[in-house]
Amino acid sequence: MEIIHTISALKAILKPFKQAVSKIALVPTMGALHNGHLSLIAIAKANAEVVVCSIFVNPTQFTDPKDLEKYPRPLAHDIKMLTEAGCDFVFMPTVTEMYPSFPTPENWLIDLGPAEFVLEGEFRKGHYQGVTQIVKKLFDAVSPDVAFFGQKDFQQVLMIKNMVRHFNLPIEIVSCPIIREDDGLAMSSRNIHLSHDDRMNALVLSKALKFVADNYKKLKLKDLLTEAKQMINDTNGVELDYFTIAHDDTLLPIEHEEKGSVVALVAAKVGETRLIDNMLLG
Ligand SMILES: Nc1ncnc2c1ncn2[C@@H]1O[C@H](COP(=O)(O)OP(=O)(O)OP(=O)(O)O)[C@@H](O)[C@H]1O
Ligand SMILES: CC(C)(CO)[C@@H](O)C(=O)[O-]
Ligand code: BAL
Repeated sequence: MEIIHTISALKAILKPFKQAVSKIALVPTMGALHNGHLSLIAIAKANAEVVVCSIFVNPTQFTDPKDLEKYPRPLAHDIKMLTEAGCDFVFMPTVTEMYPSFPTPENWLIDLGPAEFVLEGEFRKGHYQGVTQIVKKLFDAVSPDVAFFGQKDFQQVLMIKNMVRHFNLPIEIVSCPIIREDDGLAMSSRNIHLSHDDRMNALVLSKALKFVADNYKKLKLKDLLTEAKQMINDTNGVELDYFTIAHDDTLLPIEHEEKGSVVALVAAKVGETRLIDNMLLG
């Protein structure tokens, strides 16, 4: 596996592959890799001849400076994992490589549709402008045919698809299943911050989602939501930001049980760590 730090080196290395292969895949990450990330690499390898993984902790998508400062950066471990997973190239730029005028902000404001401002967009204002800004830069650097993202960041996939539509980019966006620990907790780089008690308490998030998935067809919507929120509010050390059952495209809450695609989404602070999770229903 080759490690590349600059956009110009990346473009030069990938150039011969553009002619020689039919698909180049990109898996964008912020590092601190776990089996959720490795599942994206495996799916990318099964669907493309060349797989590029990027590791970049993007400052413009963080709304809490403490969250950015304490974001884990175990680079040697990440490189070992990607090598073992058979990734071809890892792109690890510096902040000034991606944002030459940093810390002076670059202009970036695109129309991502009304779903930008709900859920994560409400609790992390400007987050999806930062996410789409860096993903566009990564797309420009790699020119992939296809890019793989986790369903764990459900709203993020939607926002990236809207960004791709906005610029009419010839890039396929693939959403990949959520990988969970054996007890149901969604894998996340931020899980490393959970204390022993937090780790136990965090289980209520996937349990509440599973309760909703199991009972979606059986209980009234209002009762489902009340029960799921109650489960979370009754758990010590867990502070709920939102629990919603929403249309999978607009992310607006559904008003009654629907036949179409519906998703339950949750975000909560567990101890000092904010976690998100979701489950498709129906
Ligand atoms: N458990 C998981 N299953 C599948 N994909 C995942 C999982 N966790 C993260 N991903 C995906 O990996 C990609 C990179 O995510 P990222 O590096 O932010 O990791 P993360 O675990 O989501 O970290 P955090 O949520 O703590 O920032 C994203 O597309 C994300 O959705
Ligand atoms: C897509 C992404 C790599 C952009 O920084 C990040 O939001 C993430 O890891 O999900
Ligand atoms: N996986 C989403 C990136 C973030 O929380 O900023």
